[in-house]
Amino acid sequence: MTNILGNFTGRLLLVGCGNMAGAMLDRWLGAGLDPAKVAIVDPFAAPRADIAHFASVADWLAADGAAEWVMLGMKPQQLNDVAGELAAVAAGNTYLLSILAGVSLADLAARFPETKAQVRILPNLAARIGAGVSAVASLGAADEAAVTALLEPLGTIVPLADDSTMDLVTAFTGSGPAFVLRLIEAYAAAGERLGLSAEDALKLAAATFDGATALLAASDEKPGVLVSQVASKGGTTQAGLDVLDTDGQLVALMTNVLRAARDRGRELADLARGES
Ligand SMILES: NC(=O)C1=CN([C@@H]2O[C@H](COP(=O)(O)OP(=O)(O)OC[C@H]3O[C@@H](n4cnc5c(N)ncnc54)[C@H](O)[C@@H]3O)[C@@H](O)[C@H]2O)C=CC1
Ligand SMILES: O=C(O)[C@@H]1CCC=N1
Repeated sequence: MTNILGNFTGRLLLVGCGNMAGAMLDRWLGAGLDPAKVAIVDPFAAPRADIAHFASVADWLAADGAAEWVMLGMKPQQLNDVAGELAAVAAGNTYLLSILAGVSLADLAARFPETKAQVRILPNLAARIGAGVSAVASLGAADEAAVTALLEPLGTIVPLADDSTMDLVTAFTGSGPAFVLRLIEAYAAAGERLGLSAEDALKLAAATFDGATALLAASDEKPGVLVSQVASKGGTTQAGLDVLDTDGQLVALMTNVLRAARDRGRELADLARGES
């Protein structure tokens, strides 16, 4: 990994450092971020070597905590628990980053009106290996170069003009790895049901998904063209596709999956506002 964050200026406070924020932090440290510039507030996560750790924002403040960058990395439902104490911290010289599903830029601006900018980032867990996708939208005078430096070690960056589509993007790319992994599980389970050993089925399923996505990435063709290159007329693939393509059931299923995940984002925003 490059040393892109070796010269990162400013101190970073992570409020909540579980699966997602923890994966981001690992990448940032790997990209040269100085651990002495980082503090974590998390009442439950295990402390990390070399990083100051506090159970609450109040404890961090009592230890003279100060930060130019504050990232919300807990669950949206926990925003009410931390927002009061944080509002005083997230003031004039501070950039607010949020990875909270559902919580809009307008909500962040209402909660933290004094920050220089509110930046809504929607990463995904593949950031753990630098193969993630981060959608990003902001309000106010965001330091775009610094935000880009933070997002680059995570994988692909997709800037959005505003956050009006962020709930759908959250479902699409944020929840997406779970949906794709479930598809792989189902593929393996079907192989097992038809006679493969569990071990062979998972290995073959993972390699098949891997190869298919790599093929698409390396090709200028649309997926359908590659499908037709696999499916011989009257052959095995076409027999399977005839089932898969019946009545557009696969697209209908995926639409329902994404709609449910997208709409849950709106509910989470209500919970974060203390409205449900
Ligand atoms: N897991 C994922 O793939 C993605 C998660 N997100 C967002 O990331 C956020 C965190 O999700 P995960 O990492 O999956 O959850 P998680 O449960 O792994 O991490 C949440 C962390 O917040 C801590 N926490 C609980 N109460 C707290 C408090 N009062 N103050 C500070 N920290 C507190 C917990 O101890 C935990 O370590 C959520 O807002 C989610 O919407 C966004 C994109 C992808
Ligand atoms: O499941 C969730 O709510 C979070 C947001 C996207 C992925 N994980």
